[in-house]
Amino acid sequence: MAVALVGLPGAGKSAIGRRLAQRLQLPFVDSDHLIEERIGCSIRDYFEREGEASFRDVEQSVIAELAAAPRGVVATGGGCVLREANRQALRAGFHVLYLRSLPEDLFRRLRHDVKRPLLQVADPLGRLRELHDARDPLYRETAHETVETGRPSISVVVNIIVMQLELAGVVVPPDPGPLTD
Ligand SMILES: Nc1ncnc2c1ncn2[C@@H]1O[C@H](COP(=O)(O)OP(=O)(O)OP(=O)(O)O)[C@@H](O)[C@H]1O
Ligand SMILES: O=C(O)C1=C[C@@H](O)[C@@H](O)[C@H](O)C1
Ligand SMILES: [Mg+2]
Repeated sequence: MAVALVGLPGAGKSAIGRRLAQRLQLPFVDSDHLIEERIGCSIRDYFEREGEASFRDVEQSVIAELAAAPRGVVATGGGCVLREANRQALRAGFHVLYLRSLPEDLFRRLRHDVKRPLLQVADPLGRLRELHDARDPLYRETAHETVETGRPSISVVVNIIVMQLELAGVVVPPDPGPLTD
């Protein structure tokens, strides 16, 4: 069983993915971290030096490798759905969940963040609104299910995901053992 998380920056792919993997006792992989290992610097520095198109090429090769041997819980980069090849590879290899938060909730979370290159602009909330409008259909197209992550806490979201995965038959609940009463 392999689960991939897609969604906008700050939707919780990394934070929720790590907790979900612990809960399901599965390995956790963050594709942004794999990319940083490969490029040997931070994504922010790479964006500045090489540009976004070059970053997207590295991202596509990492997604292709992960989807060729799907396992565990994978947190993807927020922009990976921009390429059709990534959308298809993720959907074919993983049970994909769209972690959906509204731009206003993301802005509240990320307003002091300096690591996300696409948000280092004069009007980050406006930028998040643009990203939401452009990408919401792509996340929906890629994902098998959507989970709202704007308001509930991380632990509530993890509980909801585990329930959804059990209902969808993607994870099997633990054996309750012999009944005693
Ligand atoms: N449901 C939530 N409730 C409260 N805080 C959250 C929630 N989800 C994420 N956060 C917090 O918001 C911040 C951003 O989350 P996270 O890094 O997991 O986003 P991401 O989706 O991985 O973003 P990116 O695409 O940029 O990697 C973190 O500090 C995280 O702890
Ligand atoms: O939303 C995006 O396009 C990005 C999100 C991050 O996860 C990183 O993959 C990178 O900063 C680009
Ligand atoms: Mg992340």
